[in-house]
Amino acid sequence: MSGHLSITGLAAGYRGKSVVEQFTLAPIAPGEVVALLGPNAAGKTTVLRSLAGLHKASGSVKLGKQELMHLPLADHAAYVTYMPQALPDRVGLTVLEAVMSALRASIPAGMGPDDLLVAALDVIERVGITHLAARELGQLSGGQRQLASLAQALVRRPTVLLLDEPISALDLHFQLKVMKLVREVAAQSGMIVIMVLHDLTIAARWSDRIVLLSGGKVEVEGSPAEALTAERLAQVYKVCAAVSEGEHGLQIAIHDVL
Ligand SMILES: Nc1ncnc2c1ncn2[C@@H]1O[C@H](COP(=O)(O)OP(=O)(O)OP(=O)(O)O)[C@@H](O)[C@H]1O
Repeated sequence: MSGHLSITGLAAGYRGKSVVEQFTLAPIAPGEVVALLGPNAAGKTTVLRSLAGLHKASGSVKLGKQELMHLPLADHAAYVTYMPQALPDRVGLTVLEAVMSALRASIPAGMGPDDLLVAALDVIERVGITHLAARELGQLSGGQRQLASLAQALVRRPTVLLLDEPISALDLHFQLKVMKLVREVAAQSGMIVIMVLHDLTIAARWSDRIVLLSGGKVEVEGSPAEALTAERLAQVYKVCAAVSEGEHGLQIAIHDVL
């Protein structure tokens, strides 16, 4: 299935307490990369989990003409993959086994056992962890496990990929490598990506659209230059920042807290 992702009036909370209200975005086109930003506790993870069908929410989430809300979880998971903030459990599976088991959960039609192995090895290579394929997840560092987790998400080739802080444990090299890879996969396959990030400069450089969430509500959505102004950063993050256009996108320097 393809088509735009349309999110309208999404609302969610915990034990009757509202956390996310009236979350509505302009339709997201195939291949578009959206960064969801905002302070701690703004509701970013709640939005992603709601979009993934893992948290009870109201509103409408349509992929093309297909309404995803209230689909049985298995059907929902055929379209949407969620990579959680928490790293994969320290289980005894090797990286290759973990990636293959993620793929087995949603085997595309016509794929045989050899194809599964080729697809898993291909993603592992693209993520840059071929040297870790035979290592057990439990023996990996935090950053290595985060890369394995990303490979598990990418191998499923979802229509919509939701990434919750996918680079939080990575060094500078892998932060950029992952952002480039995600953009490349989105452009090549038409996959829609929504990812929660905290690094504003990386978000500005590698996403098409910024959505800034504050107190559970969309403060602004737009291009990085439209959304990330010094005034808005002061208002939402309570920081004093200087924002300028640079050769590689927006340059954002945080000078102080307010
Ligand atoms: N399981 C839960 N039970 C009750 N309240 C919760 C639960 N999970 C999150 N919350 C509350 O919902 C609000 C939003 O949390 P959420 O995790 O969505 O924020 P976030 O923007 O992803 O934050 P962060 O950047 O710190 O990860 C917070 O006030 C949090 O305390």
